[in-house]
Amino acid sequence: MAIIELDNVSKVFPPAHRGAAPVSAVEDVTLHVEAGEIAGIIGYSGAGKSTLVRLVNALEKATSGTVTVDGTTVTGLSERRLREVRLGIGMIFQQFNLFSSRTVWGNIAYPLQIAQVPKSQHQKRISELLHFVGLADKAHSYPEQLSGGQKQRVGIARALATSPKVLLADEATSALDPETTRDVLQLLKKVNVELGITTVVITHELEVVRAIADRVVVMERGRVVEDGAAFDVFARPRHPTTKRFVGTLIDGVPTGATLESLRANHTGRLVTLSFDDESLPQSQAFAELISGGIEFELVHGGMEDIQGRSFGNLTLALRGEDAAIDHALGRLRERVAVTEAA
Ligand SMILES: Nc1ncnc2c1ncn2[C@@H]1O[C@H](COP(=O)(O)OP(=O)(O)OP(=O)(O)O)[C@@H](O)[C@H]1O
Repeated sequence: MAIIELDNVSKVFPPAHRGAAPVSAVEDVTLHVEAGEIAGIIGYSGAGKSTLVRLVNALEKATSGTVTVDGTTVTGLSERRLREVRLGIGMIFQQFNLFSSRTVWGNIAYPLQIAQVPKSQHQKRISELLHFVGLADKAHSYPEQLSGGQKQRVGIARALATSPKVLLADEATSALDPETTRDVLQLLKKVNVELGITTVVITHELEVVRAIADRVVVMERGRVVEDGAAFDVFARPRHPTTKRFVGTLIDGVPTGATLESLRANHTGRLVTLSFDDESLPQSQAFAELISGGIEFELVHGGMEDIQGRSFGNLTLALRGEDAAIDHALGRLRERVAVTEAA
């Protein structure tokens, strides 16, 4: 069941000044996020990702199309009703957006005050949240006394205070170092798995998506250009933009300077075998080469694991009789994708 539904949603911002063109930030996007999933929305700067999440929590009004969250169509709702809907949506930000004049406790109490949760319930709820995010000893610290990772943990606790069904994370780890990023992503995974909260992660870093997303949505110039299960998008990217993103993390079939350097450093025919969990296992592919009397050396590539499923591109330099190599490649082609460098 979809908990967030965008149907043919567009957002056009008026021209910044006279004579300027209107900005089409989101264009005809249809996207349904299933309850319980972590959807990663990735795109380069200006692709429309932030506008898209702002349409979900109705901080922006769609120019056309409909946005429905947990069964309530937010497009066209009064501000009073929108405030209620927003209580069911938690949000975390790149710059954390904590109140510097409030302690950690005070920051987490804020949404409870807004939601008019009786003060008698604050103590229990805030303690629970602080334990959940691993900051039980920081209740009385001020944001300036915390590291970036700790600040984001407070941001997450605050976003969870009113028990939302949906959590929106807009570049939530972009200001953090790689190790802290991993910790915060693990916490987001825990939020999803233990609390069952549907999570939408907006990022320009594929690493973030790879770490936690079940589903990957690629945006470019306001449009969704690719949308699929994380494994499929990583193992078989279709759109050029997706290929560019995936290529930054995962070795594909070598081209350009990489290919030139492989040629300069290795003799033999350069062949890339693309494995996934439905193809011939590597061991059998290598056995095929060995039984054909072909010598081989792994010169480029590697295997990846996405959600427990394995895939990757291995480039080999093959040496032996051409006829024997052709014969072996012919047999391999039946069960694994084979690309020979021209
Ligand atoms: N309030 C606004 N008024 C006018 N134009 C806007 C406004 N907000 C965003 N835009 C424009 O809409 C387009 C999409 O911006 P958006 O911030 O959604 O992209 P993004 O993918 O989140 O990029 P970034 O990561 O750089 O924020 C950009 O061209 C941006 O300049």
